Amino acid sequence: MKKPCAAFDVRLAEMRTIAIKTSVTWFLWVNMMFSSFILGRNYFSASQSEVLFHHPAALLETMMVIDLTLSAAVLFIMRMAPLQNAQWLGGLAKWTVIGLSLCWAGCFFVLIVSNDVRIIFPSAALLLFTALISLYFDPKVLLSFILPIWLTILITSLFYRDGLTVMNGLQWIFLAGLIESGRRILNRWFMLALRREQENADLIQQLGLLANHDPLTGIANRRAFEAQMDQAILRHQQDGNSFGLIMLDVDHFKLYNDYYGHQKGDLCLTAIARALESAALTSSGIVGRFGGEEFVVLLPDADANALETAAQNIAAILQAQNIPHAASLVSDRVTVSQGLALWQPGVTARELIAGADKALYQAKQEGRNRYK
Ligand SMILES: Nc1nc2c(ncn2[C@@H]2O[C@H](COP(=O)(O)OP(=O)(O)OP(=O)(O)O)[C@@H](O)[C@H]2O)c(=O)[nH]1
Repeated sequence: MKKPCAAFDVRLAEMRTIAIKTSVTWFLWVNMMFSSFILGRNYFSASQSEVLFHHPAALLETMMVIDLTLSAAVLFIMRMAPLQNAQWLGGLAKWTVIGLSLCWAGCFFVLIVSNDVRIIFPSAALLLFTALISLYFDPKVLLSFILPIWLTILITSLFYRDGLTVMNGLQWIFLAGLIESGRRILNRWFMLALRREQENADLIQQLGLLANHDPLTGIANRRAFEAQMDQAILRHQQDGNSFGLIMLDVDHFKLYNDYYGHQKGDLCLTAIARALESAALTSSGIVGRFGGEEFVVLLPDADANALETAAQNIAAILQAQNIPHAASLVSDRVTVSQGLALWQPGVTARELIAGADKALYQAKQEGRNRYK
């Protein structure tokens, strides 16, 4: 299946870690129940001597006690961990699965060499299916649990009993096939859910870009710029610093469009946006398109001097860009008129914009290609 984007692999690894931390809790409880059952069966068996030889019995009990203790200890650690989303918890869960698998492999080894074979298939099958339910989303971890048990049972049966019968062999191959086909089906649903989640996240990101950016120039649109300005006001109200706003209008842009065509007009607006971005860069300014051929620049922590310097900088960068404007009435190059306004505590966003707009109008009235 095709993956939607490169970030998908990162998300997949993340989700597997989250999933293993969640489902391993149930798996540990199941392990505790199973090992208690085997331990209990070993103790209370009516005819122990028939069932188990002495040494293997001790080995079996040791394995089950380790299984029980490990499960309980990891459950406790996972419950008590201060950061439930810590990366090491995922690692702990994976290593615990391997540890439990080795305990169970040891347990089945003992049961086979003791010739206590009746419970092997039902208990192993149940155990492997509980592993499938808990770990289907991570093939490596699932395999690290299944493989040691499955191989131990097969190989030990081959050497310690009368040999593996064809029926036994088929039984174990059938079980492996069932688990693998089940894993594939469950994993398909897991991947599908993850893909849908990734697509939704991409869609939300795209919507965010569309909602906040001007599609022509890529800079903030009016909505996003106003939101940034509100945030700047809140921030500066706390620190008491002033900040600046520059409102710019391209001089005789209608004539530019008429002379060069609308497409060239679009390129010109994009070039102006780039010029404003590079001018704002030094002062961590925010650039936005306010409408048509009107732009705005917000300069955090700027005083009157910094504001004037920024306006001069913008004019200088535009001059260096040297975009011809043969139809302009003020220059043979593209120029802008700029209105400057300084925010001080108590000034609202509306008042600040009105101030910059008024100054821009004045700059135009006085002949354009200047700042006021
Ligand atoms: N190419 C292009 N033109 C645009 C876009 N948005 C607005 N315009 C044009 O910008 C022009 C603005 O014209 P006016 O408001 O008369 O302003 P002006 O010609 O620059 O005159 P002054 O501002 O007084 O110097 C109009 O011709 C609009 O069509 C755009 O996205 N692309």
